[in-house]
Amino acid sequence: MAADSTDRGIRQSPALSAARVDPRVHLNRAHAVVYSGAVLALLYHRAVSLLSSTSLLSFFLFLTITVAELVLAFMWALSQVFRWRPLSRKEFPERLPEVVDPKDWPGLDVFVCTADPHREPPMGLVNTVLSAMGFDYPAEKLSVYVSDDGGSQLTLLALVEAARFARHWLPFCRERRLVDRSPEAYFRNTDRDYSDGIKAMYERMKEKVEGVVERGRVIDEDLPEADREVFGRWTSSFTRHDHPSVIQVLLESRKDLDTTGAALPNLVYVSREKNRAFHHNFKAGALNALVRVSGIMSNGHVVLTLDCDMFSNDPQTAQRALCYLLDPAMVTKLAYVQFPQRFRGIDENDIYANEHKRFSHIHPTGMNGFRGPMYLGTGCFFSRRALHELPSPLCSSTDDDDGLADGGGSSSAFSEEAIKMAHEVASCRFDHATGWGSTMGFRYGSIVEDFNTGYELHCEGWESVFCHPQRAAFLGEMPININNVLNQLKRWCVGFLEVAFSKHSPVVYGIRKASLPMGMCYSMISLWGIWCFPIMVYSVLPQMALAHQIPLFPKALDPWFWLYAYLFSAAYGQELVDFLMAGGTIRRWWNDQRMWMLRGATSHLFGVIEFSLKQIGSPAPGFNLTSKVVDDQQSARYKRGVFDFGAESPFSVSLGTVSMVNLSCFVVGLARAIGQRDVERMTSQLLISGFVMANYWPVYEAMFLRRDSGKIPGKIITISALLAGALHGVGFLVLGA
Ligand SMILES: O=c1ccn([C@@H]2O[C@H](COP(=O)(O)OP(=O)(O)O[C@H]3O[C@H](CO)[C@@H](O)[C@H](O)[C@H]3O)[C@@H](O)[C@H]2O)c(=O)[nH]1
Ligand SMILES: [Mn+2]
Repeated sequence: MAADSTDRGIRQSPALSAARVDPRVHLNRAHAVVYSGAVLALLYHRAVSLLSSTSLLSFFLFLTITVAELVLAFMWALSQVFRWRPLSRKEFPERLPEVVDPKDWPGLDVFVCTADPHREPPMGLVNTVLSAMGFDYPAEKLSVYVSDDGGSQLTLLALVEAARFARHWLPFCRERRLVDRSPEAYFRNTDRDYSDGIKAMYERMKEKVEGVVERGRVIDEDLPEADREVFGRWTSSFTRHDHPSVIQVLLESRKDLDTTGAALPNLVYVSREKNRAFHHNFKAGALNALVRVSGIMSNGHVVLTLDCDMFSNDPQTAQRALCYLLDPAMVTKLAYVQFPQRFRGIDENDIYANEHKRFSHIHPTGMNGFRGPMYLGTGCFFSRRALHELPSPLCSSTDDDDGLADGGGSSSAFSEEAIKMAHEVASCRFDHATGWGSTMGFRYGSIVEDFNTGYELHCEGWESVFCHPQRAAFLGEMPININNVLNQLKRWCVGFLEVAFSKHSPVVYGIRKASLPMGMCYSMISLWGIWCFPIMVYSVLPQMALAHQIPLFPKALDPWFWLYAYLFSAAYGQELVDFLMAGGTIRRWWNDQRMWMLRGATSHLFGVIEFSLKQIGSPAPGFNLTSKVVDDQQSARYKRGVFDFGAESPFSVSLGTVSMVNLSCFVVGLARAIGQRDVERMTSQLLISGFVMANYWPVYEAMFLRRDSGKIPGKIITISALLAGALHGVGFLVLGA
């Protein structure tokens, strides 16, 4: 393969990307300075009140609220990193073929993870796989590997069908130059009538796969003779937690041709070995098995990770990523190019803040081309090198292992020996007690393997780029009922805290190893859970004090009152500007703020509790899969912008309790203040309580005004009322005196 190595690699021609400084940078910095001054003034004011407090009770009340404000100030300071040096880049994928000959492009191995055919419908996986096979990329350099952590023959059957359909689908896309290469998306978006041809073929496949999934097992009649053998490996002792590795090559580029005689990409099914004696490390374990298996087979120098529901929405995406991965100025240190997680069918108001919660992890405005984004678990192109070694200058392009250009798949790639070896490296023993998960591959030790892996790579000196094109590169499914949304967030909170309190804590190790700004970003996210403290304090304490007419804030129109007013409105205002600049709407911004407050009382609070319990040895749920099954009633509600509480969940109890405390305190507090003819003294707390209630409006609606099945169940309302009553009892004992 070393043959023509002299003319491979990069010619010094047009730049593949260009940098740009955000014109708002000076404004941001000026704002940060003024705001810091205000924060310091606030802390001074709090310190004075603390020192001059007249009773133990008021001392403790002021102390609690001051600590809450310290946490807010700390998180605010960390978040300034993003705004201090807002550099962005733009890439030019159209120039790529001019700069690097497509025959010199690196091999691209796409990893698609799935784990349960009942929570992750196989047809979703099929669409993701077909969309990735449909990349505008030389077929012999493209391989798709599916990791099936559910070890399910239903998933394999779906892929057997997908492989057959791909022979028709890929030429169909190519000839018509389609942009939608997920068949589901294409047929949804087109008005053309293909009812007798390709569409009928797709519908037949879909019907068959869904039928088999419903039946729950594969029978011989489902399969042509040639495909039956591999299904024989599902013996009676085969369970999802205990089974040997199963690897099946479904398409091999060198042999399999589409209906027009052109080569197809490789398609490989992998279900790594499972054995109860070994921890399988969830998705990180699955990805590492794929790194090893693909390393033996096609060994593409670029690896794309995808979740089963994240289909490609633009066939040019790989080229876009190559604009960075092949840039001579970046290549030595660039570990990955991350695309944002965007969602199919997201409502324009995004009531659950599904989209923004991911953006804000990486950048408030989701700026294109900014350096140093976190790894988000999906839609991310890695340089394979980063998964094996430390960053180092590459040898010159005369070296065949230069990490850039690779044919992807030599003639022995799919030989019998190779496949035998692949089975071995997919075993638990191969993974156990080795460098995998600690110095190599995707990192173990946290259920947010993505965050943890990106972080460790950054600590090793690797860099990353965020790529956020106008047209979404990938689209996925998102949870559309509040319980699933909050469960997912809770999992993240727990995982982040696992990193925060690991021996590589960002607060110490990260700031030392990566850079100060990078360490600050990772600290902020890893401590995400502690938001629950200030949010809970602000959602309950001023209100309880209000009911008993104890002022905790300066009275209305006092000069200090204006300081609070400024801090509050500037914080919300800056978020609003970020939203509008990123193309959002006021409505979306409000929904995002609202979710932030609701999360404080739910996912963050429960995440912190769960993490703490785990520290003292109580069993924790681990990686709870987010369901991708679409419920029609739920999506109808979602489209109308109505919250779906439905399930009897502890999250709703928490929300119910806080909402009742606010309502009752507001009513009692207002009545008393009017009675005492001194509303001014309590104005701040009335405003806070009113603001919290405005945020909780969907909760009140779901408790008292709705009749549909998405309302909060009566049982939850009763429990909440009892808890709110108990809180008032405590409040009466402590504050009533
Ligand atoms: O033991 C497991 C558990 C999960 N998965 C796969 O991991 C992916 C993500 O799972 P999902 O339930 O969809 O999680 P989300 O909450 O949507 O995931 C976000 O957060 C995760 C970390 O918590 C990241 O891994 C994901 O990429 C990111 O989209 C799916 O493809 C699963 O099939 C496995 O392969 N093995
Ligand atoms: Mn997901």
